[in-house]
Amino acid sequence: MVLCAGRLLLRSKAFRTRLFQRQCNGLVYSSAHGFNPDEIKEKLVAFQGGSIDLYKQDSGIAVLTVNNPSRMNAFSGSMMVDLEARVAELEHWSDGKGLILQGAAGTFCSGSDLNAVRAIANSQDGMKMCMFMQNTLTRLQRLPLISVALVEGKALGGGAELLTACDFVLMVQGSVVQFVHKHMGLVPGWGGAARLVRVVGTKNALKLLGGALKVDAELGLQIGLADDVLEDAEDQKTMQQLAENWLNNSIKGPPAVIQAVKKVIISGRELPLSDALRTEKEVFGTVWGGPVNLQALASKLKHK
Ligand SMILES: CC[C@H](C(=O)O)C(=O)SCCNC(=O)CCNC(=O)[C@H](O)C(C)(C)COP(=O)(O)OP(=O)(O)OC[C@H]1O[C@@H](n2cnc3c(N)ncnc32)[C@H](O)[C@@H]1OP(=O)(O)O
Repeated sequence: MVLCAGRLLLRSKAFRTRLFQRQCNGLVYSSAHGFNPDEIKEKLVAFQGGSIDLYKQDSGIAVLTVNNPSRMNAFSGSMMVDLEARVAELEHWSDGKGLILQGAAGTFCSGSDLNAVRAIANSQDGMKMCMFMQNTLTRLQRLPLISVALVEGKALGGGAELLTACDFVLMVQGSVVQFVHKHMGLVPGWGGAARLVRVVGTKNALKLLGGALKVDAELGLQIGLADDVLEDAEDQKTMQQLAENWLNNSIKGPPAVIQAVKKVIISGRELPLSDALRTEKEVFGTVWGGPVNLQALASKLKHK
């Protein structure tokens, strides 16, 4: 009887919808896991410095900048809290299609601010910070926007983890990605290991973490960590424009369609096949017979 009720629950549409929402928009950790975000946020905001800047453009591409140049864009506690707020804002951006994640002043991000890290170097606070950042980076990865990390200069520690939460990675000539965790007596905690394995495979991930290898643009391309290499243009505006041009190949079209594309890809990656197929059907239902679809049907298209 209990088994039967369980099966019914699994099959119910409401359950599947909740599952999809939890897996695609929801949090990895909630009160069900004994996690109270407000508690760690209160500690994190005590470590001030830098900012996470969000600039939403009419083109439908937003630019998110990790901005703490005097510390090579290290993440202060307040920046961790800022990042969550910016991601929440992007979750509700109905006109959005793409996202560029970059660091200020020609370098990507040097990980956690070591001053903040030293102050919370106990296991309990470390785990709470880790849960908070995993939640935020999972939400970043699941945004219905196609995202690209523009890596200039150095991406170290948490900075290397950060770029794995983007759909694509563009490495600028001369840039280096390094999971330095081993040298700190650590492993990644912001979800960087779990995501890295899915991007470069188990063996490459073991080499990168076990050897704390310095990944330059060439090696990045070879192992699939980087999707393309950009020449260094020496000024941030031009680099950003190059990244926008690159991203434009994947985001031409109306936001509703591009967001639908990202949603079916997320569900395909994250859900078991049957759930992914059902989700694909649900998302398909949001675009089928919609204005863009009807316009295309009326226009006698030729896909030459
Ligand atoms: C391990 C995982 C963990 C997590 O997941 O939470 C982390 O991410 S811990 C942080 C891991 N990152 C580091 O250990 C980076 C350490 N820094 C460096 O290796 C270098 O500073 C480098 C390579 C980023 C830049 O070297 P460069 O010679 O070009 O510049 P400076 O060393 O003079 O750096 C300028 C200025 O920035 C400060 N800085 C750099 N990184 C951090 C950081 N992560 N936290 C705090 N401050 C940082 C550095 O101390 C200099 O400050 P100054 O006051 O001028 O001495």
